Amino acid sequence: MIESTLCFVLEDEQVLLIEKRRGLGEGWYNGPGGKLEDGETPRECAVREVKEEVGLEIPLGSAEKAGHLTFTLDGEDHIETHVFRTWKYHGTPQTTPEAYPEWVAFEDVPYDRMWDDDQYWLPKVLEGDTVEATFEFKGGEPLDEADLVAQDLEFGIDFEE
Ligand SMILES: CNc1ncnc2c1ncn2[C@@H]1O[C@H](COP(=O)(O)OP(=O)(O)OP(=O)(O)O)[C@@H](O)[C@H]1O
Repeated sequence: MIESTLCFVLEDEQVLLIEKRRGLGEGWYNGPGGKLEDGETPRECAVREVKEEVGLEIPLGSAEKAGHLTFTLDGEDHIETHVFRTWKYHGTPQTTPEAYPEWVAFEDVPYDRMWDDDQYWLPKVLEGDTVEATFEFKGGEPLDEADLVAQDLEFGIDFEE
């Protein structure tokens, strides 16, 4: 299964989203994130991806685990995503070849321009809750053209770290 991360930087009821410029989910909004590299922990990956995609430095210890999502495609485990959030960063968001960054008020998050599953868990993560969830997609690769057909979510998870 592919292991990946998402990292939401929060400030004053706003979240830093990216409009993804290439790869999986191109054209959609999401948090910065991507696939784990060899030998990397999920937290290290989240911090690296924020730096690569929007140019912000996140102190490693400040990224708190807020979610664990499993995405299946046609009945097979496909991607697992570790979700982090942080209120600490250094720098100013930069456009990169991967992403256009944008600060968005919590109430203006554009769920109609995001992955279908985001509307079910991201509002709770923005509120400070934690989530463990599985989302079932059907329709073959690529995943961003498949349909979300079922979901199972549990909130208030204690991620022991
Ligand atoms: C199915 N429902 C989903 N809902 C919300 N987020 C999802 C997602 N499925 C994947 N994601 C995230 O999307 C990013 C893919 O990006 P990423 O790994 O960078 O893909 P990309 O093909 O661009 O690869 P490289 O940049 O070459 O690694 C990565 O953060 C991953 O967690």
